[in-house]
Amino acid sequence: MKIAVPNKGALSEAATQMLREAGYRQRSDSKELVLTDAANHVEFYYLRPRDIAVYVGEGTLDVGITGRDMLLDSGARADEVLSLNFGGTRFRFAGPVGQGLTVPGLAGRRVATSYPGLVGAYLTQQGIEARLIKLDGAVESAIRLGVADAIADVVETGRTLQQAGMEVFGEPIMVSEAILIKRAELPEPAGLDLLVRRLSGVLVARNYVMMDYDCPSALVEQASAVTPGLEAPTVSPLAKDGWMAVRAMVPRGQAQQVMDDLWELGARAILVTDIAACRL
Ligand SMILES: Nc1ncnc2c1ncn2[C@@H]1O[C@H](COP(=O)(O)OP(=O)(O)OP(=O)(O)O)[C@@H](O)[C@H]1O
Ligand SMILES: O=P(O)(O)OC[C@H]1O[C@H](OP(=O)(O)OP(=O)(O)O)[C@H](O)[C@@H]1O
Ligand SMILES: [Mg+2]
Repeated sequence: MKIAVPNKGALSEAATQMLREAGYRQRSDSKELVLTDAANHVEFYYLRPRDIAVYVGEGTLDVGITGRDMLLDSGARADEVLSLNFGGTRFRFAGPVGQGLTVPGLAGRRVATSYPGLVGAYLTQQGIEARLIKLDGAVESAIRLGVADAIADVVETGRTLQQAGMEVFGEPIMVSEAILIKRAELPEPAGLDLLVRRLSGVLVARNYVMMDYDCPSALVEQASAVTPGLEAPTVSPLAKDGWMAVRAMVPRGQAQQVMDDLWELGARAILVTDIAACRL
């Protein structure tokens, strides 16, 4: 299987890191453009995220990691297989602070963007005719430099907009994150199942912790409601009369609250451990 990975930019490091955690070899030199992982029967191609949808859409590469916004912008014949829970952004309109621009107000005006496919489709869908000015980057400067009246761009923290004296307006055009894509319409590439299982395993290991605790037998039912796990908690007898040992996966972000709730209920010896890897 041939897998496309962003070679630089916002998604590159996190994508490489995720593949490493999923047990794949990754390049050690950022100048390497192709890397073969013979043990896993895959080849990695390091490409610009914008181009990845094109390669996958044309069927020259089997799957790839890119941004959802870039997939949509490219119009490539590729489908989203799995969202990867990093590279989260919003795609927004923005204009100079205090001008009170609105989306309907863009009719007949100039909108600068590096994503003309995405923005054009959105404006058409909204029934608004505006002139798109295609720029490669640093779009935030377009208004000050007089080539546009508004911009549409990726916003993560909003710091770039703030620095440029701009504010967002209108609803988000889209919510994006890094995704795994495959070619549309063609048969599924061999090995995709395995890749998806491995990446899903990384997502679960990142997002969940394992929680163990001791619980009076009479309270196991109530405690199980606090820690239902994915299917059901594992409950086994403790070598102490009237007590059980309970084990369940818990969303990482809820772990502290769940521990407090269990303690209140009467559970003791509550332990949290990381999950290094898993197949569910
Ligand atoms: N802070 C961020 N800034 C820009 N894009 C981000 C950010 N975080 C995640 N992304 C996502 O990364 C993708 C854009 O990647 P990248 O910035 O590498 O592309 P590019 O702008 O074409 O390349 P470059 O900036 O190197 O010219 C989009 O899918 C975008 O949503
Ligand atoms: O909301 P923020 O956290 O400030 O991030 C968003 C900014 O980052 C991206 O630019 P990038 O660094 O990719 O440069 P580019 O404009 O040249 O693509 C994007 O185009 C915005 O300018
Ligand atoms: Mg960029």
